[in-house]
Amino acid sequence: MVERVKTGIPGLDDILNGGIPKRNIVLLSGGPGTGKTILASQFLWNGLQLGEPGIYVALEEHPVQVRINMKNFGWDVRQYEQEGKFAVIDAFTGGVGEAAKREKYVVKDTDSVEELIDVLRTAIREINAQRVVVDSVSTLYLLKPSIARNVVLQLKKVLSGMGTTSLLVSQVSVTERGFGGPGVEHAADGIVRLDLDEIDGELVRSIIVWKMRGTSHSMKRHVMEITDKGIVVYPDKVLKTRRYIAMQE
Ligand SMILES: Nc1ncnc2c1ncn2[C@@H]1O[C@H](COP(=O)(O)OP(=O)(O)OP(=O)(O)O)[C@@H](O)[C@H]1O
Repeated sequence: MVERVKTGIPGLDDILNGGIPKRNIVLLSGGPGTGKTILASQFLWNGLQLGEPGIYVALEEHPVQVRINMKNFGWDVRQYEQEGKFAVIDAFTGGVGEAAKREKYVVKDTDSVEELIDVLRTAIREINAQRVVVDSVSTLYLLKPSIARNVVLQLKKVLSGMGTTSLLVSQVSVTERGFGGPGVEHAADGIVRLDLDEIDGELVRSIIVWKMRGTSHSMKRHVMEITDKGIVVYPDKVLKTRRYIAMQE
């Protein structure tokens, strides 16, 4: 039997036939504003509610802002941080600034994947992390696409090797059909894509599980919403998007 990690996100575990197979490295890809950060944060928060410690690797945003963003959805991680069950790794500030000095886990050279992996390894060990989010993995190779696959494979070795189940946030442009580049897409164990489509003058959110090693899953594009309490996926609502047809016209 496959051991699974429950995302706890309403509807998502249903379309994953029970959850993400343990130790999978999942690419969470999508265009701007599609809900990647919110979904990833919710995954970590729900883990904490199940007693599974988690780590948020902040590459795009100040750690202070990461905590505020989570709190806006009612996910106050402060207590868990004090108890050593949750950590934010600051891979954003380079340790510069007053607030950064208070951070426990800091990557000083934000261009160094080696240092990031070292800090990550220490943090996983110290808090016994079961879930990890890297937001975003694209930041690590934005200027050097040729190293993308290698970066993801290095992360995979550590994350999966140490027993964590992880979401790697991958940024793609609005019109891009892919998920973050061929090297990355094949290296990942799973790909979940979030989309926003304008249909009849309205933006509609959807989610599709493109691949998930170790399990069968829904092959449909499901409607998704963001509410004040986070993301809700509707297993019974399928979006028949015309996006790709429109792109070819
Ligand atoms: N309380 C809320 N209720 C409904 N929708 C919200 C709420 N808060 C944020 N949103 C929506 O979520 C979007 C931001 O989601 P998120 O930050 O997860 O996107 P992202 O995919 O990480 O984007 P980017 O790659 O640009 O950082 C906003 O643009 C807004 O549409």
